[in-house]
Amino acid sequence: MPGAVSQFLDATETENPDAPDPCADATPEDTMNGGITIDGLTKRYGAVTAVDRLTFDVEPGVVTGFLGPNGAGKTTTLRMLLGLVTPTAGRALIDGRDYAELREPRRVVGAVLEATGFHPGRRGRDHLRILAQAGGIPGSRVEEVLDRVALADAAHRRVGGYSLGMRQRLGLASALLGDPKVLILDEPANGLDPAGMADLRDLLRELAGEGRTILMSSHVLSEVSQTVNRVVIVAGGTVRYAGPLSELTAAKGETLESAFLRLTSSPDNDPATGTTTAPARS
Ligand SMILES: Nc1ncnc2c1ncn2[C@@H]1O[C@H](COP(=O)(O)OP(=O)(O)OP(=O)(O)O)[C@@H](O)[C@H]1O
Repeated sequence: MPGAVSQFLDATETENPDAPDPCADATPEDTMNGGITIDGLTKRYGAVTAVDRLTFDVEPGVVTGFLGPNGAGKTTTLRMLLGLVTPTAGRALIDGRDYAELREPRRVVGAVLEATGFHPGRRGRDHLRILAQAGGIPGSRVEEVLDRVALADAAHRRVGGYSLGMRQRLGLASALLGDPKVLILDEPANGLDPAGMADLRDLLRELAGEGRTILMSSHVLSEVSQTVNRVVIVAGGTVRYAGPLSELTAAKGETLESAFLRLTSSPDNDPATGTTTAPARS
């Protein structure tokens, strides 16, 4: 699913009535490590099990790709991590806490989930200014993040006239406003042209190099293989592989794409059959 901002969540998107007050005063979380822990995470919608006992960790300082076929449960997992969907069972923790327990969520987590959250008549810069103001973030951050995502030249234009790639950049800029330790990105490469992909790759590596935790879902495997250090592959709501990309591809001398197809389509690797060899926790 392509993305915009969830760091500044629209209350209508959440099914969790206990989501934190985004305007609440908070204490800086200087000591946080920013790792993500997914532990036995399960979500059922009636007869549909969207996410089935997922368990994996995401480390700070590297870019982790979150991969899976359509309907694999990626978005549902990311939404549970962000407190937008309540798990049926298990936990999705950021720095050891539920999202709702984070004292300063906007400065801890930046996220890009959906491409529909922008007011089309609003200029890109104004969109960021409003978010910064609502979040108690200094206005000077607006120009910093515009520069960082290479959107400064288009910041005076109305968002309704933006291309998908430009909206992706604006979503990323919005997520970066609070200078968060953790970035959760749903399909950030969707709609980007080759230059945009290269920019995104450089930016994500740079952000990871600053010690941030980056979890990004993507269907663009060629791009993922050039960007991420680790991968978590899910299918049918279960983890098929979680670990370093290099180990996945080296094991059988295959590309990420062929490993992905093998892990997500072969019944021999279906955890439901009990024959998976993939480590559940990275
Ligand atoms: N609100 C909901 N109500 C019922 N079923 C849902 C709901 N949200 C997700 N699902 C189902 O859960 C499963 C996982 O969906 P999810 O959107 O998490 O997958 P995904 O991996 O993000 O897929 P895609 O790559 O297509 O975006 C799908 O079968 C989907 O239909």
